Amino acid sequence: MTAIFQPAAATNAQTLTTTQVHQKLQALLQPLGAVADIDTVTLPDALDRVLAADVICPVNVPPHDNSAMDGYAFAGSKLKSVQPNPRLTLRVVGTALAGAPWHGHLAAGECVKIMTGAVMPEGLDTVVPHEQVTVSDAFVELDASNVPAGANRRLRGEDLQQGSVALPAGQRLTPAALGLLASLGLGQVSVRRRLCVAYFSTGDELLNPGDAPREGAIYDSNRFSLQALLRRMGAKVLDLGAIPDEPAALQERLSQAASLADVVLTSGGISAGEADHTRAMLQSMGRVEFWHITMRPGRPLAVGLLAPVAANPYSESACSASTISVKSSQNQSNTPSTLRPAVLLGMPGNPVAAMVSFLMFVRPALSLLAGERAAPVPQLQAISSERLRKRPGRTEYLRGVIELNAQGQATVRTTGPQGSGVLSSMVAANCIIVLNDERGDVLPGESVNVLLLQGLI
Ligand SMILES: Nc1nc2c(c(=O)[nH]1)N[C@H]1C(S)=C(S)[C@@H](COP(=O)(O)OP(=O)(O)OC[C@H]3O[C@@H](n4cnc5c(N)ncnc54)[C@H](O)[C@@H]3O)O[C@H]1N2
Ligand code: MOO
Repeated sequence: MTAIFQPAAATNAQTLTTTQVHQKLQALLQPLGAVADIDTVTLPDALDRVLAADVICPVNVPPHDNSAMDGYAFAGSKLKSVQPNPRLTLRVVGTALAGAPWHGHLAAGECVKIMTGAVMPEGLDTVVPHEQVTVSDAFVELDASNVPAGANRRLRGEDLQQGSVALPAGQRLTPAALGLLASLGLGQVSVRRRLCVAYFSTGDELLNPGDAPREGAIYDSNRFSLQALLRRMGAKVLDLGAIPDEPAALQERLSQAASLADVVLTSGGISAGEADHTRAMLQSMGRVEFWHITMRPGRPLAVGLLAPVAANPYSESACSASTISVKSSQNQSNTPSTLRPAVLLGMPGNPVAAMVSFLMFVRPALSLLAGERAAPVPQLQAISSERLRKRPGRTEYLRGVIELNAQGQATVRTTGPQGSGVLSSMVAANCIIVLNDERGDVLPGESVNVLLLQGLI
């Protein structure tokens, strides 16, 4: 296609390493700060949202010392000191159930039958599971040497202590985090509003699902893979379809996108070309840079800030409603929301290149703008089970499958053809093999870095 996005000849693009790209993105986005509007949502609606403020524990979890096993509760610490014989016989004088505590008093040599989760009766600190006792009438016999004092007791506040920070601002709310909030008795939570991302594909050759095939045309896959990646990140996605390779169409769609969203994500049209008029047009809309990155796939990337459009509402409604309303914001970010430019991230058209660019650069960028405190995706090491050809001087990302061999070592193999348009080998992958700039060929048995894709794609 004609590279409608490209400002001028390819030589105008800066060549950057992946590290430089991360630094430049950070420098560009940090001053914008995260989206500031705050929503209060119920827990079911809070999945994948980003906490707006620290959550302080209103109660202890668990709220009381309780049993971790079904069995018999006794005063293990006291009994041990008076009972040198490890064989103990205890009289059962009551039953404590989860939700129905036992409130009696015990004499020496007595115990209480107790169920998992039941409050530990006063003065008792140890539980012997019922599998470890012999029951006869109202007595149980056990070997106390198998049951250290304090065994099978869960302490009040051992998970969460009243007054402490349960979850910090910036935490992305995962299913486990939602469970933790629920364990504190919280029914709703303050989260930052979702990042609103407008997406469109570019290319004369693109067909929509259901369109009749025609010569030279292909179905637009990026629109679906990239939008799904955006949704995986908890973003509100505004689908602006696909545009043909015409600067006027690009200008019109970019303006529309910038007036609706925090971020404009595009695919295609950024590799090479000589369209100076496009450069002038883009410069009039804001500041856009074109980068050649020493990586494969994902070499070209366009990044910029599109001048703020007065009508930009930066609101949830922009991404969901058919009518767009301007929402006033409690602005806490570095830049007033009405003046915030929209961030433009132009992905390469090749489907795997677009996904890899997304994972490496768009993901952390969106994370920052969403106000998330996110650790970088960790890289593990695995033994390559095959020879990998690698040209020093660029970072290569290969689609791989990591698995454990018979010796329990992590090994990795590629998933097949690695062309940047081959989506089937992306689907088959459970990891990305990362071969850094300086690395040359990899021999079988050598260690390589891998990045697990679980939960990312
Ligand atoms: N002379 C040069 N040619 C190319 C260069 C270069 O530096 N010099 N870079 C190559 C690399 S690397 C990539 S990646 C691509 C990126 O090019 P563009 O971002 O301009 O993308 P297009 O040319 O529009 O498309 C590339 C390829 O991907 C297909 N495509 C585009 N959009 C979609 C979509 N939404 N769904 C599915 N497939 C899509 C398109 O048909 C092309 O086959 O440029 C190389 N060329
Ligand atoms: O680097 Mo392009 O990004 O593969 O095909």
